[in-house]
Amino acid sequence: MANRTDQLLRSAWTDEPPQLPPQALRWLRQETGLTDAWTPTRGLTAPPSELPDKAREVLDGIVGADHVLTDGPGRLGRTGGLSYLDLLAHKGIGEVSVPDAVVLPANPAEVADVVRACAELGLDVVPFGGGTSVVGGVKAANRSIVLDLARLDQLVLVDEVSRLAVLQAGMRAPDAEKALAEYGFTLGHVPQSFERATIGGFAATRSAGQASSGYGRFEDMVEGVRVATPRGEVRFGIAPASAAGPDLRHLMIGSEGAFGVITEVTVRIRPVPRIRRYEGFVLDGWDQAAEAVRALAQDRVLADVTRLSDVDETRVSFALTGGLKAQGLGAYLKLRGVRQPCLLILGWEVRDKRELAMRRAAAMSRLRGAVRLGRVLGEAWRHGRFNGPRQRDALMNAGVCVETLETATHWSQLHELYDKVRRALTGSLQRPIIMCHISHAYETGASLYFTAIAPRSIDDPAGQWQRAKTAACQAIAGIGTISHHHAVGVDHAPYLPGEIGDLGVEVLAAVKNTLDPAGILNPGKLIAP
Ligand SMILES: Cc1cc2nc3c(=O)[nH]c(=O)nc-3n(C[C@H](O)[C@H](O)[C@H](O)COP(=O)(O)OP(=O)(O)OC[C@H]3O[C@@H](n4cnc5c(N)ncnc54)[C@H](O)[C@@H]3O)c2cc1C
Repeated sequence: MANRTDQLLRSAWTDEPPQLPPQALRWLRQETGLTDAWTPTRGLTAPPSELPDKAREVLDGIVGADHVLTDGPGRLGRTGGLSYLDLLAHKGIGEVSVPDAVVLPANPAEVADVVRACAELGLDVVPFGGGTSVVGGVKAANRSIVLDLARLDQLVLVDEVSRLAVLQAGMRAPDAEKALAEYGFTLGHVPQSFERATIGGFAATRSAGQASSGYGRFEDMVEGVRVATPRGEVRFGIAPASAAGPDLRHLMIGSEGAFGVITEVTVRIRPVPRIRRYEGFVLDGWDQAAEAVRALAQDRVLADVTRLSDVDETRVSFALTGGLKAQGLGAYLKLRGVRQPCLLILGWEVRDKRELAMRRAAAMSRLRGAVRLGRVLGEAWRHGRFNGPRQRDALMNAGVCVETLETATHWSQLHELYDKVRRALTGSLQRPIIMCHISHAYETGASLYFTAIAPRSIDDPAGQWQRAKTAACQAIAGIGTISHHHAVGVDHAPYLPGEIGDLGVEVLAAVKNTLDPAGILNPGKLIAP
C-alpha cells in the first residue's frame, strides 16, 4: 500500500514504455520538423533526508515507523506532480526539490495529529493525493514532509435515501466508483486523470470531469468536508442547502492544501445509468461549432459529455488515426460540404430509452448542419478517454515538447480568448501544433483547453515551455480565468491577484493565517510568497 508502484511513477503515467506508431511519428516530423536530436535524459537521485531526529521520533509515534519513509525511492515517488516540467525534472532536466520524508497516516485522527505536530515542529506539510497536479500543487519545499493520504482509502458510509456517500480523501476515483457501484450508485466524476487522482485532490482543486455537463463539477458534488487544520478539526456542510452565512465548504473546496488537510468528503451520488450512448458529429468551422455548443448550453439540452474539438485538434486526431479510414472520412466530409471539420462528441448517460430519446432529440434540433458520424466514433472516444497521458508519454519519448493549459470565459469573449492564447503559444514555440477543445460548457460561457506540441528544444527544454506558458498566461489575463480546473498551485499563483484583486488575496491570506498561523501547510501554493 505505502509503496504503490504507480505512485512511484513520477516520470510517466504507466510503467509500459509507450511508443508512437510509425505513421504518427512520420506525420509529426512532416508537420513540426521534429528530428531525432534532443537533450538526453537521465535518472534522478534523492539527496539524503534531513528530517531532524526529534521530528522522526514524533512522527513515528503517531503513524508508526513503517509509515514514515525517508528512503530515496519513497521520497522521489512523491516529489512533484505530473506537469510536462515535472516529468522533465524526473528525467533529469530542471529543478527538483525532494521532501525529507513521506508520512502516511491511517485515518483522520492521525492526519490531525500529524498536522498539529508539524506545526509545533516547524515542518512544512505538502498534502498529496494522487500527485497528478499539473500546476506545481504538490511541489515540496525545503524542510518539508509529504503527507500522503493513500491509506485513507475507505468508503465510510452510504446514505441511500439521501443519495449521499462519505468517502475518505485518499480514495482513488476508480476505487470510489467500484465501492459505490456495489450500492448501485456512481459519482460520475471522470477527469482524464481518473486512474490516479483522489477524492481529496478533486475537492482541493475544484476539479472538473469529462461528464461535467451532466454530473456537474466536483464542487457541485460536495455536500460536506472534514478537514484537519493546525488549529483543530473543522466540518462544514450539514444540510443540502443553508442560509447560515457564507458557505464555508467553499473555503476548503479549492484550498489546495493551504488551509487544511481534507480527510473525508461527503458527496452527492446518483444511480448508475442503465444506458450510455456516445456519438460523434462533425460541424463546419470553429465559430459555427462553438455557436452550436452555446445553443445546447443556453437551451439546457447539453449531453452529459459535450466535447467540441477545433479544426486543428480534429485534424490531428484524424491524422493520427491514419490509414484508409481517415482518408475515407476526409473524402466523405468533403462530399457533405464540410471544409473545416470540428469534431463534436456527445455522450448521454440515462435511466431508460425514453429519457435518451427525449434528450437526444432536443440536442439534435439545435445541431442543424451537423454531420453524424455515428456511435462507433463516439464509443471509440469513450474507450480511449483516458489515453491522453499515455500519448503524452509516447510524445515525450519521441522528443516532443507537449503540454496543456486551460481557461474559461463568457461566450461573448470566447473567440477573443481563443485567438489570443493561440497567438501567444504559436508565437513562443517553433513550428508548433496548437489544438483546442471545449469540454465544459455553461449557460454563460465555456472552458477552452489547449494542447501544444512542438519539437523539444535541445538547449533549454524547460525554458522553452516556461516562456510559452508565461505568454499564454499573459494573454489570458483580464479576459479569462487563469484556471478552469487545474487549480492555482505554484504556477498560477503570480496571476491570482490579477483575477481576484489584492484585497481578494488578502482575504485568502487572512483565512490561512487563522487556520494555519505558522504557515506550514503547502507554502507557496495558491498564495504566492
Ligand atoms: C494527465 C492529466 C490529466 C488531467 N485531467 C484533468 C481533468 O480532466 N480534470 C481536472 O479537473 N483535472 C485534471 N488534471 C489535474 C489533476 O488531476 C487534478 O487537479 C486532480 O484533482 C488532482 O487530484 P490528486 O488526487 O492527484 O491531487 P494531488 O495532485 O495530489 O494534489 C493536488 C492539490 O491538492 C492538494 N491536496 C491533495 N489532496 C488533498 C487533501 N486531501 N487535502 C488537502 N489538500 C489536498 C495538494 O496539496 C495539491 O495542492 C489532470 C492531470 C493530469 C496529469
